[in-house]
Amino acid sequence: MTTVFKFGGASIKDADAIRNLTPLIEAHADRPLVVVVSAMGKTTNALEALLAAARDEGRGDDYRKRLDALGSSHQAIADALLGDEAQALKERIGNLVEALDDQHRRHRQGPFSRHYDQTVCYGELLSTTIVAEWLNRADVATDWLDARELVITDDHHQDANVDWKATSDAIRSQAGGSRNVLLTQGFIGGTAEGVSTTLGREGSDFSAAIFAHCLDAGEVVIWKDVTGLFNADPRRFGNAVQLKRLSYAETIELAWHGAKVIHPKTLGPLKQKEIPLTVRSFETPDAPPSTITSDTRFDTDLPSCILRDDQVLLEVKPKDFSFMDEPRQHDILGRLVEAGMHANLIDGGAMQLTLCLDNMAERLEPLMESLDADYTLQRQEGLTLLTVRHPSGSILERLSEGRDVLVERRNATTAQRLFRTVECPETWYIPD
Ligand SMILES: Nc1ncnc2c1ncn2[C@@H]1O[C@H](COP(=O)(O)OP(=O)(O)O)[C@@H](O)[C@H]1O
Ligand SMILES: N[C@@H](CC(=O)OP(=O)(O)O)C(=O)O
Repeated sequence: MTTVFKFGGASIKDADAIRNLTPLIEAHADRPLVVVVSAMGKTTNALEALLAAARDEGRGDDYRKRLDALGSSHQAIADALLGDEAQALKERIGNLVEALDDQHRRHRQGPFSRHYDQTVCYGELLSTTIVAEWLNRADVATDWLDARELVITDDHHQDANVDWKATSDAIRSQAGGSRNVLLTQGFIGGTAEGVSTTLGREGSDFSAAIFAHCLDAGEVVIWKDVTGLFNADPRRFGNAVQLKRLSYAETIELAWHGAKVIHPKTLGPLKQKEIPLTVRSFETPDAPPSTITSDTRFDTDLPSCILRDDQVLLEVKPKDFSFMDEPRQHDILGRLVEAGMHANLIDGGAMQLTLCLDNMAERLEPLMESLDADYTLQRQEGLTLLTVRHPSGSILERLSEGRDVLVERRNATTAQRLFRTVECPETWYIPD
């Protein structure tokens, strides 16, 4: 049975990191193995900044500097990995950077989302070119596959929808049979016409699930810089506890509310085929991981805490003092969907609808403009959304004590408070 590995940006951030993942792959190289890889480190952020510069005619120098920096940082990794034998790989990196430049020339006047996908996909194309070359030099026979020909999607750029039938056919025909490790890109796909698409930021986990689903894999392993899934981000909460066994359903709740460790879309395709998901550390691979299956017996009532920063609160009111009835809610949420935005919290009253949104300027501004024509809007920025799953006692109150709380929502299993970020501490502690 096939195993699917996923390595994110942190696990391939430099030459040492790439060297370190070789034994992890080697240990599984005797059986069918698909390895899904993201862009190196923060390359996708760098590509987004490059895109902004490319679309601004006045920033030609800045664009050129960023493009050169992208090429040289990847070539430096090739040098560090292959030394005197890096020339051919460096040429391929140079060709990819030239192709990226060409894509910018072709798309900079066109629609933003399409331009985004034609260019940001180069982060994964670059990283997988380097990692595949390194593995082959390290005697791990590896085939490089272009995910844009395998993960077939519609043309809903930046958040493309998978055509499961076409994807399954493509993956099964290209991935079956080879005894080599199959290495491909996360996050990216392509339309049936061959136009590049992306699956949404941090979507490489989802890519791993797509490959696993289509190949009826036996297991997906997501290699992270943490030993597994915790009941809060262990980098922010001093007393976070690892959850060793968890159900798909509970994991979806945590991911959907913003636990960054797993993309929420990952769980559905795995649940459908009952494929277990393991989250392991690439730094300490022998540490006990977290395993996610259908089994709900191990889901605990231990409170889990999730923080979402950089939130915007949007209060939408009818201009004519009328009710915020269902047709109006339908209209507002429809515009939200059109803008490609997701509400992290929705609350309402007789004459208002309150939305808590991620502060994504390129989507938020068009949404505001559209709503402003028909509604009265109030907007507040610089907010943090705290979500607590299984809130026991007064945990929500204690975590947000002394803060200026703007909205609160609660149901049987989940409680949320939105408050001003300025008052947030460096390290949080989950109260007993
Ligand atoms: N509940 C959680 N459990 C574990 N890690 C979490 C959790 N919430 C947030 N994180 C953060 O997720 C990070 C790993 O995810 P991410 O950086 O997206 O990995 P990658 O880019 O390698 O896919 C960890 O470094 C950790 O800070
Ligand atoms: N490189 C893409 C996709 C991704 O999932 O990355 P990572 O696995 O490093 O979170 C992004 O940064 O959004």
